[in-house]
Amino acid sequence: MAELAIDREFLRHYAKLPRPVQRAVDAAIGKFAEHTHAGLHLEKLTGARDPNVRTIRVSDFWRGIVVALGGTRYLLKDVLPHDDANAYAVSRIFSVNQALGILEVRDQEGIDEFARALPAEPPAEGLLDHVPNADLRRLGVNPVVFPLLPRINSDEQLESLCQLLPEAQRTALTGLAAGMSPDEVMQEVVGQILAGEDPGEVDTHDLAAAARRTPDRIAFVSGPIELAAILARPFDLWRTFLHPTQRDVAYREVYSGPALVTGSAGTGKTVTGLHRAVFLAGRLPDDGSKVLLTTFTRALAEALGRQLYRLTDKPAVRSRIDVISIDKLAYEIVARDRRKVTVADDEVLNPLWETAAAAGPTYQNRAGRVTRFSGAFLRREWEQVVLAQRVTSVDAYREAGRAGRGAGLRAEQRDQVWAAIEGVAGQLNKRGLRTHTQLADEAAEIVRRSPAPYRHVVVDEGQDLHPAQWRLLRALVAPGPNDLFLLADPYQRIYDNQVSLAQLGIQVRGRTRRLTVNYRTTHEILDLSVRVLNGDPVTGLDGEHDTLRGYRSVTRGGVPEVAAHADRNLELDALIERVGTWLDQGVEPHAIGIAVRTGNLVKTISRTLGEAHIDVADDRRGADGVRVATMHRMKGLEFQCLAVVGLDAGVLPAPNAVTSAAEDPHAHRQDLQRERCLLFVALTRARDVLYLSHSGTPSTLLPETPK
Ligand SMILES: Nc1ncnc2c1ncn2[C@@H]1O[C@H](COP(=O)(O)OP(=O)(O)OP(=O)(O)O)[C@@H](O)[C@H]1O
Repeated sequence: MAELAIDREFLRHYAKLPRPVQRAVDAAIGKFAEHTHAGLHLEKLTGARDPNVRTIRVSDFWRGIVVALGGTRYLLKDVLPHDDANAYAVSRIFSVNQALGILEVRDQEGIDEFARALPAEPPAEGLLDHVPNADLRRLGVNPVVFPLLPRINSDEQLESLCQLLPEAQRTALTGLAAGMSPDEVMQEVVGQILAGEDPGEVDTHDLAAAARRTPDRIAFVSGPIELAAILARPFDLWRTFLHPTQRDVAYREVYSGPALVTGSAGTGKTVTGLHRAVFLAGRLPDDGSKVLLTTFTRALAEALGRQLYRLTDKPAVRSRIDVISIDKLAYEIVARDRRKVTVADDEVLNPLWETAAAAGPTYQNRAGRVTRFSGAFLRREWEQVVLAQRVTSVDAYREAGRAGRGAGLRAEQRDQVWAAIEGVAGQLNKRGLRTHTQLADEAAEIVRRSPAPYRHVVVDEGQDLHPAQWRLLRALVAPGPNDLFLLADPYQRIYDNQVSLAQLGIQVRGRTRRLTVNYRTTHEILDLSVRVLNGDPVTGLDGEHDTLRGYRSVTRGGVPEVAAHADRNLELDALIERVGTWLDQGVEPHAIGIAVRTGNLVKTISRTLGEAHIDVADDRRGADGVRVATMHRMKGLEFQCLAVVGLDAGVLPAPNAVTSAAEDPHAHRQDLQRERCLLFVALTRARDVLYLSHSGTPSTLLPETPK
């Protein structure tokens, strides 16, 4: 069988093809890959500038671009409409960058045309006259462009040339033109393109070796099974690739202690974390030690497990990574220790807190009225102050810090609040019930009694973890090199937990890295999403203000549509029509998501879709289909087409999730910010298409969209 490598461009275009065309591509590749004389199926085009570039017929309208890498090794470069494919195949030349050793492609036809369009007479002063050819060569600029450079004297001309060249050469030439020294450019190119790896001696004739040195764009497929698995879920294909910055972060040999990777939505934190887990597991000594890969919820942990499965096919590596949500892990540790554990869910907890509030403490609000503390307030006080700081007595509670909890409490109020909290905690205890936070606390205590069970711990979605969960994570791995690898985005904090890692004994100073390129969402969708966050600074887990500086998308697409409707029925009709159109266009049902603010709307929409004979995903029944979920449950997921609906004034911000400004202006601001983050999380789940709608007055959190 032919040995196949897949290029990122191929995957990107393949993922967007209608399903029947995808099937035709699968068939063409399958036949080609299995054939012992693979070359027979490939067509060389007359006039092609590069003899290694071939095309393969997919259908009357589509052709694949294949590059012969030597022997029976081939690169699936792209799949394009027939005419575009032919134009591509005759114009491009693949070569090995003599300095970096990576496989590159340039538009040679474009370069020839560019050369013809330049004025015949060289200008008095060229833009790059100050750079000797030896330096250009050292930076990997291909000698074919050397004769053109003295004839370029404007940024526009250089820009036109650069568009025809591979990324590394573009970076080098634009850096030099901007006045950087060759050494500075070298650092940038090596840092960005190679992530600091030295290719050593480069054989510029060995295309296959060069392809293997280009892991951010090209992946070799181990065999037909892996190929079929990749093509079956084109939506997930990107996970195989890392940008050099991500690679640098994920494959660093040693972090001397806990490392924190931040980056806003879609910057590849999860992917980077997965690669790190695989990297660490692959280097474990043969003594039964393990890596823990954990995240916020069970659904996210399951998604991580599936991605891990796709990332590595080595059973020895897979079996040494435990993938489990932090709640489940805490539960299992406690259950192993004392067998019977019953978790208190909201159905049990909410009435307890409401009863405690109804009988409980009062305070005078800013308008001078005497008001009761709400059940939600008491519950948060318990979780955010009492459990967070492990407060166990009224004396300790009187002294406890309440930073971030809004207006202060007087001494007698603290005593009353404590009495209410103690009452609820006592009832839970009597009934043998535990919350997940309590279980995390207890699990940390249990783990501390024995040697730490993990060699390395990788944590995704860290921004929403509770201090008790952090204490558990700290206890699960002995302090030392490569102990904790943490991934978090403070802009996606959608629960109440405000944590300072340093205060929990997790020092990340000097070991934080930020990812800035969003690979999921188009520029247009990202622009709208970022405008939802009103620019207020947020504090990260390291206690520093986070920033969105440099946060950007690499793809372009359509402008998100916002549809206004007179009432909910009309809004739902329009939604059904929209989802139907996506399905007709060949979008897979599981690649369509619908996010809403409330559980009730989830039910209504699921029912309405069912009535329209559209399958809805149901994890409990294991049913595949369109995913309808609350914005909270959308965290960590992504969809090719996403609808975020029910964005009405009375629904978002959710009235019961926001403290009134009269009660506590500080808490009010915090709550509003959380609702903004929630909408941000929801919108950034979209890859290509985002559709928004509301009935009646739109939510105040919805930014204006360009007409
Ligand atoms: N270097 C890359 N090249 C192309 N696609 C990438 C790259 N890195 C990540 N992606 C893709 O971008 C999308 C987002 O990645 P990922 O889920 O890891 O981001 P994230 O930072 O964890 O996002 P979020 O915080 O929003 O959940 C995924 O589809 C992923 O496969």
